[in-house]
Amino acid sequence: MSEKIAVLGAGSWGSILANVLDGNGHDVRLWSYNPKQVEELNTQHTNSHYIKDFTFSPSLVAYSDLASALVDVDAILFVVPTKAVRAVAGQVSEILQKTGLQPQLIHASKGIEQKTYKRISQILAEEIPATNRKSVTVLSGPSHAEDVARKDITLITAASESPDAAKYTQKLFMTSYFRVYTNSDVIGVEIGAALKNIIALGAGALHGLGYGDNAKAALMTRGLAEISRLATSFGADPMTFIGLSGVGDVIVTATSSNSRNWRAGDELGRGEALDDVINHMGMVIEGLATTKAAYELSQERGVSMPITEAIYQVIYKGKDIRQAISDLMQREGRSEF
Ligand SMILES: NC(=O)C1=CN([C@@H]2O[C@H](COP(=O)(O)OP(=O)(O)OC[C@H]3O[C@@H](n4cnc5c(N)ncnc54)[C@H](O)[C@@H]3O)[C@@H](O)[C@H]2O)C=CC1
Ligand SMILES: O=C(CO)COP(=O)(O)O
Repeated sequence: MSEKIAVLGAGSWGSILANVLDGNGHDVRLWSYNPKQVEELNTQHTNSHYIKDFTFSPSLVAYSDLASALVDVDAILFVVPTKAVRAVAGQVSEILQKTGLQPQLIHASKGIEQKTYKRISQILAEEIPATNRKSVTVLSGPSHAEDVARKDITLITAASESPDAAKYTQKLFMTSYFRVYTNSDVIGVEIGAALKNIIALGAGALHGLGYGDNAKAALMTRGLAEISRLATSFGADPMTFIGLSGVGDVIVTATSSNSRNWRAGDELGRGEALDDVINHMGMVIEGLATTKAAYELSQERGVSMPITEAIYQVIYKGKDIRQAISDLMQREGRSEF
């Protein structure tokens, strides 16, 4: 199987997923809105700001013109930050309406839209009419770009309401070091993917403050419990949270210094100012915006999410982190389940 695939977003994840697809023999067009990055990718075959010490195959071609990247595509993979998904999908939609193409849509972004609280697959389905696409599939799981770049073993899930679309995505990506499962719980997979970044921020903060393993295990476990509570209120399958996009992604992001969310939390825990943390990261820290969306959503739906609320208070209301932890610990005793 050799497909024509446009990968939109050439950050660390988009460029490394494009590299997996290129290695599998597909015709891959990597689009970036940054012409300097496109030039670097096409002349030096590197993407130095996002992936250090990595050289791409010359067969991977980068584009700054979106319409050229979409010529005759069979599939489009969206990997831009959440805040850019709607605008990029709108541009894609205009081009697809002119060309009459009907590609499969896949995304690998992890977040929830501000104010609308929409999941990424909902945004894509809203912006791109059903006549200009096939199904929408989400690719998600514990997968740092840095590990995939060095072909470390990675397991991930492809979730779609269409079993055929999930299988199609599985086939596109499967290779010796990158194993893809299929899944039908789009809601659970997307909410798990987005909200684990809040827990990663918290775990980094605990580390920065000097807390130990018990505290981190507690945060991950109770964090997953509240993610599951919110997601099941939308109809997600509780089993999803013992899967790759649940506990799997919580483990990888809440324990690894590869995670930008973990690193941001660690720096906040060490007392750095939020603006400084954002400025020197130079890459997307999805958990910051997701904390706000998830907190507001939990209030709107009456779902108890005390950890998310505590992190929201720290990030958006300037609450002292130690005070937030102390308040969490002093909540009234209750039953675990
Ligand atoms: N880095 C990783 O290991 C993983 C990242 N993800 C998710 O993938 C998504 C993208 O993350 P990364 O590649 O890591 O981000 P990044 O910060 O490394 O790169 C973001 C890319 O998006 C582009 N971009 C930013 N604003 C844009 C806009 N308005 N229009 C078009 N392009 C724009 C940037 O130029 C850059 O190329 C996020 O939702 C993230 O949570 C998911 C799994 C793993
Ligand atoms: O989602 C990820 C790994 O599964 C990447 O997490 P960060 O965005 O925190 O780096």
